[in-house]
Amino acid sequence: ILGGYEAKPHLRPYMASLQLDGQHVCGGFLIAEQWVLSAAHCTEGTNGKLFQVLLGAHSLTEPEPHKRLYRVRAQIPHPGSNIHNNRDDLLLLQLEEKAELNAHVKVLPFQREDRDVEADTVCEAAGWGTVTHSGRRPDKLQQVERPVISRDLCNHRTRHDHTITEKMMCTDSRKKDTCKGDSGGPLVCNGVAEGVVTAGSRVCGNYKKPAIYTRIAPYAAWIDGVMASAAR
Ligand SMILES: NCc1cccc(Nc2n[nH]c3ncnc(Nc4cccc(O)c4)c23)c1
Repeated sequence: ILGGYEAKPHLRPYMASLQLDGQHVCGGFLIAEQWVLSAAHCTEGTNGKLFQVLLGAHSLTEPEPHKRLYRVRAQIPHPGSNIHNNRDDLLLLQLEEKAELNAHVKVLPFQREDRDVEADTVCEAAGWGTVTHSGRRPDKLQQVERPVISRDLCNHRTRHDHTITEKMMCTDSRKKDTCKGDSGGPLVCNGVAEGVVTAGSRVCGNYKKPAIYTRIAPYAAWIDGVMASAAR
């Protein structure tokens, strides 16, 4: 997160850190007791290794009472996701067991009504992604408020030039923005997850390249289907 600030500890008890060998790779969030939603692009370069999912954390390194690392039983990328574009950039992770829910570990509801969030709505992004252009990584969860911008503005020739589909949304990226390692985290508007951070052009903090999110509502049926079919 560029231009943001340290989140109040455990006020975002749905936040997940997707880790490999103890290293934060991507964000994610708890959508059900045994399920985390993230971004398919997060699996790039992991050559098939499964993530571990850290829940209940504020600091990535310090011991905290409700912090717990969960093993993953299955990682299910959206069938339409691919490395060449940002379309369908969603990843479902089934935890080895149900997460122990408490004040620090909670499910975040996601938007099921497929309607665009109005432009200028101020939403929040949070994550343990880089906090400087030089790539400094924070130990504690960061957050930033960002206004939604219209798809027409985001699709302008000088911005993302007509690559933003109706299954994506954008926020202004002037100075304050999501960045490397924030992918997979939720865009929360009025307490509901409306989008999932996708890297897009990977540019951070440049108003010419607004932040892009995969809208969740269009994928509600896919998400429900995967969770139902894996339930046992
Ligand atoms: N703001 C959109 C957004 C959301 C999520 C991730 C991203 N960026 C990135 N995702 N993956 C990346 N691998 C390498 N570099 C990256 N961006 C980067 C790194 C240092 C300085 C800088 O200005 C930009 C990214 C960008």
